[in-house]
Amino acid sequence: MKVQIEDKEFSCFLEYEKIKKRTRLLGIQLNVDYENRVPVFIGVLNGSFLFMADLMKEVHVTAEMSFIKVSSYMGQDTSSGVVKSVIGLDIDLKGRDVIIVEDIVDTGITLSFLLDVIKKHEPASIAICTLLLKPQSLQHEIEEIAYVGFEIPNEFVVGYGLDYKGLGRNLRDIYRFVPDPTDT
Ligand SMILES: O=P(O)(O)OC[C@H]1O[C@H](OP(=O)(O)OP(=O)(O)O)[C@H](O)[C@@H]1O
Ligand SMILES: Nc1nc2[nH]cnc2c(=O)[nH]1
Repeated sequence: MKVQIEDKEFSCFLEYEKIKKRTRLLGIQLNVDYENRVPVFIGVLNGSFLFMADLMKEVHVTAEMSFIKVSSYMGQDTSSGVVKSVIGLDIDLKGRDVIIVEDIVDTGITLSFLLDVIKKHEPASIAICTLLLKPQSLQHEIEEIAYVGFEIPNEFVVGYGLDYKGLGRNLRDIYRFVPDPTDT
């Protein structure tokens, strides 16, 4: 199946049923690993909202949940020009077992920034649970990536929380961009 979003066409890549099955397995793994602990799950908005909701239904250990947002804007006083900040980190994480929930890890830039921020709060442990990982695109070694739904090729994907130009987050399945072979 294909979908058109603005100027681009996407073809179906991961059906929701497959995502659900994999999410169930991730939940089982988390239930074993965090038995007798009370972890804090932190979903990274916007993209993680659907995955976080489905994942939490599979997690049966006592847990806290929260959401944060990493915002990027153009600063005038940095060499790269891009400044990131974290919004909504309002739980005391000192001594806690933190699990960051992401929809996708691509270059790893967002996560490595976020890890630096969260480590300053001195949690007991930090693990990352991401639905999608693009191993060929990673620019940072991130040893905290412990739970991965699917490793995917270096292609732009949309749906199930992920957007293209702000659209497509509400698609039930995940789609990938199919470049037009006639485009140069
Ligand atoms: O590994 P990276 O290359 O840093 O990319 C991954 C980040 O990109 C997406 O967020 P985005 O900044 O697009 O915001 P959104 O979640 O609101 O769509 C995604 O949710 C990750 O947080
Ligand atoms: N929608 C979307 N956002 C991303 N952020 C980093 N990689 C991606 C991707 O493939 N799709």
